[in-house]
Amino acid sequence: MAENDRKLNNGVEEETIELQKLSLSGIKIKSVPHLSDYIPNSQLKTVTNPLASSPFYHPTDTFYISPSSDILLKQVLYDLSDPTTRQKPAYGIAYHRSGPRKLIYFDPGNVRAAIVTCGGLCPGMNTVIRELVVGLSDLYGVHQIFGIRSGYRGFYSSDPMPLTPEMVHNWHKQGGTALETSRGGFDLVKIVDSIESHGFSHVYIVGGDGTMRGAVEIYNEILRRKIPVAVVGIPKTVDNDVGIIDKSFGFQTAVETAQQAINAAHVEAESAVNGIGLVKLMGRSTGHIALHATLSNRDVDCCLIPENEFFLEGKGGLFEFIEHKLKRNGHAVVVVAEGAGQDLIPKSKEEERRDDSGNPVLLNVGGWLKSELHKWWKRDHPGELVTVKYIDPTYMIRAVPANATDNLYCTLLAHSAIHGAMAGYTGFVAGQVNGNYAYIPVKEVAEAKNVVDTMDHQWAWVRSVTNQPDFQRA
Ligand SMILES: Nc1ncnc2c1ncn2[C@@H]1O[C@H](COP(=O)(O)OP(=O)(O)O)[C@@H](O)[C@H]1O
Ligand SMILES: O=P(O)(O)OC[C@H]1O[C@](O)(COP(=O)(O)O)[C@@H](O)[C@@H]1O
Ligand SMILES: [Mg+2]
Repeated sequence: MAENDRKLNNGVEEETIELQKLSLSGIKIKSVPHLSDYIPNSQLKTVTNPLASSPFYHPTDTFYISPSSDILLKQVLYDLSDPTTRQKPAYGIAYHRSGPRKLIYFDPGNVRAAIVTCGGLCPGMNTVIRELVVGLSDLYGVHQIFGIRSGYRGFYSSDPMPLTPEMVHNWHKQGGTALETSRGGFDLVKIVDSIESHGFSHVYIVGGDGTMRGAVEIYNEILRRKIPVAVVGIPKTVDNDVGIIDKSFGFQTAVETAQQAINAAHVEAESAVNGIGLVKLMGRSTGHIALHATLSNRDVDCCLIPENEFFLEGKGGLFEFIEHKLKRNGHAVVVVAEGAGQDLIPKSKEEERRDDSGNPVLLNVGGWLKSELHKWWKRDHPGELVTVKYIDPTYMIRAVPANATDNLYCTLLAHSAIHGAMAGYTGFVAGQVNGNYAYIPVKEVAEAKNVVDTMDHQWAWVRSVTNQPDFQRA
């Protein structure tokens, strides 16, 4: 009996060691830049993390995060010898785990921190600002904190706004960004000149994919000038189109807020003869909001996203499907992401507009679809009633305060960002990876796009919930 136990124990131990060997051999750790990479040691002073003497924390050795602690991007165990394994390149990638380090590379009394928000709104931007200010002040005793007004242009077009914990106390309860935001206005030299002349040592940049591309340039220029400034990105995107991270803050709030529009569309559709409820949701080039709102609602009959082209007429098209739904249920609810169907909408050259950041200004797929649905029904079912109620809650889903979950998420992101900057990391993004918090090189985040994988089970799930066609022409 004892012999068997030992064998069993030994067996488990051996297996564990094998697994460790397996995973370690294939793991690629993506390091983030550090000030010590380009500033001579003689000019960098390390000090003990002030959390060590904070009356609110009781740091033990395990409280601090070791610089060699990493987070796997994908936690999936697979058997390499199984030919059916769909091995993706992302498996085996790891990022530094975020959190307080024992030694920090800034004397908190000398830190001057700048915070800027760029791009479109997203629920939680004010929470991030609030938590950066309160976190810098309460955790590290940093008191020189400034807000940059109106996005990147604010670095050179207005004076920094001093921020205090008292001032930002209630900001997490408000939607939008109290610092204001804008598109365009990215002037690298002017921005970095301003960072240098104001003596900022931390620059916290809250924004989406465009903003992160700007942050890469700022980091590169700071590196070229060899100035000791930590450049930190906090990804913001209501569309959830930024890659690597699990999801963007504010995304869940947006999905939740979208339910009101879908529910209203459903009620309107149900209460009419041949009622069609049509809701347009944000998503310039990705359909995450539409997809998640559909999956969580269950009254949606069809979800149209930019990643899955659709067509209107003929076998397997949208009209055929809607007709079938109207015949069966008497009503239908359609959710369309704003970036869907752009190639189907007739447009003139002048309509191919771009915003100040260079993003394409989209045509109104909701308005177009409403009119096409009407025309089709009148043509194919003359004399029969139809009602199309179109709801466009676009700005309502992003101009709201973050919900409780997103507020907490924003707090953890802001604290991660602060710990990373204090530890001397730079050119990084604080983000959630696989449920943990990690530091990711900003260059990678700026390049990675998160699109809906229509070959994955999630899109199959949408199709099984709605029974909508795959819109592949026979
Ligand atoms: N490739 C780029 N290089 C430098 N700055 C950029 C780049 N793309 C966008 N920006 C700047 O980033 C800011 C926000 O970009 P935008 O695309 O509007 O929003 P988001 O960051 O939310 O995607 C703008 O000030 C814009 O000028
Ligand atoms: O009307 P605006 O403010 O330019 O923004 C519209 C766009 O902003 C978004 O909400 C998100 O854009 P960002 O890339 O700025 O996060 C898109 O869904 C939408 O197309
Ligand atoms: Mg963007």
